[in-house]
Amino acid sequence: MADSNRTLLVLPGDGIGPEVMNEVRKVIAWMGKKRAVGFDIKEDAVGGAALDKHGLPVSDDTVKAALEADAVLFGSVGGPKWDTLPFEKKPERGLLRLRKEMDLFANLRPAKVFDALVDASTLKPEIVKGLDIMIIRELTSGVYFGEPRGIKTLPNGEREGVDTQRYTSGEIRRVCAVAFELARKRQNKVCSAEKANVMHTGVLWRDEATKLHKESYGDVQLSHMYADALAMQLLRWPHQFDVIVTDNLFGDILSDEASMLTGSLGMLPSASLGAPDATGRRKALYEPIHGSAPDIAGKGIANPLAETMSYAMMLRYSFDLSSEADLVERAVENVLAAGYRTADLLTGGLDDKAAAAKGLKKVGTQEMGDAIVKELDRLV
Ligand SMILES: NC(=O)c1ccc[n+]([C@@H]2O[C@H](COP(=O)([O-])OP(=O)(O)OC[C@H]3O[C@@H](n4cnc5c(N)ncnc54)[C@H](O)[C@@H]3O)[C@@H](O)[C@H]2O)c1
Ligand SMILES: CC(C)[C@H](C(=O)O)[C@@H](O)C(=O)O
Ligand SMILES: [Mg+2]
Repeated sequence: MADSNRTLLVLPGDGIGPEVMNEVRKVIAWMGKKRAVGFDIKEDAVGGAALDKHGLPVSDDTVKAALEADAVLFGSVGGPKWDTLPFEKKPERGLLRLRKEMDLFANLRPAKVFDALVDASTLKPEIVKGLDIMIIRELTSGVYFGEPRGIKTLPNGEREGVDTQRYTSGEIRRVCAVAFELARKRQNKVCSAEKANVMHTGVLWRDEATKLHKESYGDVQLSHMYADALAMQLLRWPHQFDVIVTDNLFGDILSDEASMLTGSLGMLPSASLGAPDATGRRKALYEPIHGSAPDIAGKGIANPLAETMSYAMMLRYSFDLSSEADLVERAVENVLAAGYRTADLLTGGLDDKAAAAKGLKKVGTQEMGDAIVKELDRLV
């Protein structure tokens, strides 16, 4: 059932993006039919698909539609076909432009280990069991956007590449505030990660996080860690963390690392949020943290669960539909508990026979999507 009060822009993108999005469409349809949670849906091309269509990684019209929509559901962009294009034309620029123009400064990347997947992680079960952490990545500044940047040829004929890491105090404070607020609803603990030992932006980050903490969030436990040490601690004893807040580049890397605690990169959803306006509405884009996975694209084997759980985050954060979000997450949990596994969740190169002997069912993208819908039916 469509509900013109809720507008959604769907941008499937490239590679496995459209494949995993197709499975979420089934869940969207189910929600419309069974829970009257409908959307006015617009769909558009982004990334390589948009380049092929009109020569730009995202068009002005698409950006406008994203700014107007209540939420954007995004797949993934990029692929070898477009890798050699000039920098500003690369598919990834489409996503970066959306993040910047929508001012989506807070990127929430939860890494949760489902009981059924404890053995799917490459880490020992006792290290990952019950893990539930939230990485908050600053998303609209830092080295991704700092000026100057580019590649030039020096007088001696050598080429020089430049990227600039820059942060203002306001940019640091607003993302740290999101981390403190979220921590209050969780285990009340924030670890802020930077490299204050070697970077000016790290010194500023640590100062501002500390000041903001003193001013307004004294009830929340705050610790600081160098990002390299945090990368190590995340593998050594991840349970020490609750909320981690960090900059754009460190957050990108640490969240891919954290995904392997959960069993697969195909398990991590994300919410990219702007500041609330006067009516409390935030601009928002939801996407899995993984990319277009050219190595498996078109094979029908991608894991659709990160995209599915990104949709659940959208229900929770953009539409205040917590019980529907819980329902989707429970369906994911139950389907995994029932033994359904896409190939990425079968570690150690289990073949079909070995997986079956363990009670696991190796499934493709569509079968996983169908299993989710079937489980939703069973749950209500
Ligand atoms: N948000 C995005 O759109 C996004 C994010 C990351 C990378 N990218 C782009 O994607 C392209 C490929 O990058 P990459 O290979 O470094 O990263 P990737 O995330 O696409 O893939 C890394 C590895 O993880 C596997 N993988 C990722 N998602 C999976 C899923 N849902 N199910 C099963 N396996 C999955 C892939 O098969 C691959 O082996 C590049 O063009 C890159 O810029 C886009
Ligand atoms: C595709 C790319 C721009 C993106 C990033 O680096 O932010 C991706 O790696 C991510 O994690 O969303
Ligand atoms: Mg990334």
